[in-house]
Amino acid sequence: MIIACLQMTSCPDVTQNMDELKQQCLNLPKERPLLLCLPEGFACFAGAADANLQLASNGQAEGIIKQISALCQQYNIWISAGTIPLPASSSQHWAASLLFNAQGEIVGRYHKMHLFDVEVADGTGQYRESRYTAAGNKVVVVDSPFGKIGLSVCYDVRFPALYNKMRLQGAEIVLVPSAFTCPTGEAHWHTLLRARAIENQCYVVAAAQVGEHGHGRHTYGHSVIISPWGDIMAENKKHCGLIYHTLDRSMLAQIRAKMPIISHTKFTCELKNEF
Ligand SMILES: O=C(O)CNC(=O)[C@H](CS)NC(=O)CCC(=O)C(=O)O
Repeated sequence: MIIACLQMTSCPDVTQNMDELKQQCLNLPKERPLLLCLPEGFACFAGAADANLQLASNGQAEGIIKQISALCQQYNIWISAGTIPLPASSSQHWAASLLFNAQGEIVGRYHKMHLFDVEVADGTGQYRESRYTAAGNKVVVVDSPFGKIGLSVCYDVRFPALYNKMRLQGAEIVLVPSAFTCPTGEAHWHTLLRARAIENQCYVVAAAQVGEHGHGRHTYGHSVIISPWGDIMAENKKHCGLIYHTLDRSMLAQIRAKMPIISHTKFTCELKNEF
């Protein structure tokens, strides 16, 4: 069982990004089952403020889904499709993270819960993700040949209760497709991801955007695959392209058996009422 992460410098042009993805699929290793993880905004990034809303409402998102589904069948792989904007209302979209099986069927759908309304000293200044994005309200854990997979996106990684909840729902692998800013990435990226892996005894797989995307948008990169012990098993610091790791499920089982934190914890976590 092998997990691959594709690091990308996506631009606003969907065709160009999808061509890059198809090109990279030619480099995949031969082992199966294989899960390919794509970053947040892989199909369209750094466009106009409402570019994702347009994608969601003009039918282009369906075209992206069809192409991902075809790649799954062509290569006999599972794909975690970072985020694709899907319609929530006429004025907002979900940042939807879809999981496809090797038959190209959608077997998991998660909507990013925590939206990045944050001031960052990176030249962009203010991020207001909630302007066009609706916040999800459902924790999603999906069964797969790789183990139980919990879905999350980028800024979610700062909210440990979500991951505790996933663990309680059986998660063994947690996906965090991302497009971190450079200053917050330098300060927090590895620490946040390693903490989620250690405290939940899960693999953490974070496919990221990297570099300069145009329109003043820069991202931190550093896609990582982290073991349930918190070790970084594979990392792609600054380049576009693939990293891999072969899952060791017996190691995961041993860590959980030797340090049974789920039976030791005094806490359960609940969603806020208004959700
Ligand atoms: O807008 C898009 O097209 C794709 N989405 C993003 O880039 C999102 C929302 S602006 N970025 C983050 O969540 C960064 C989080 C972050 O950097 C942190 O938590 O420090």
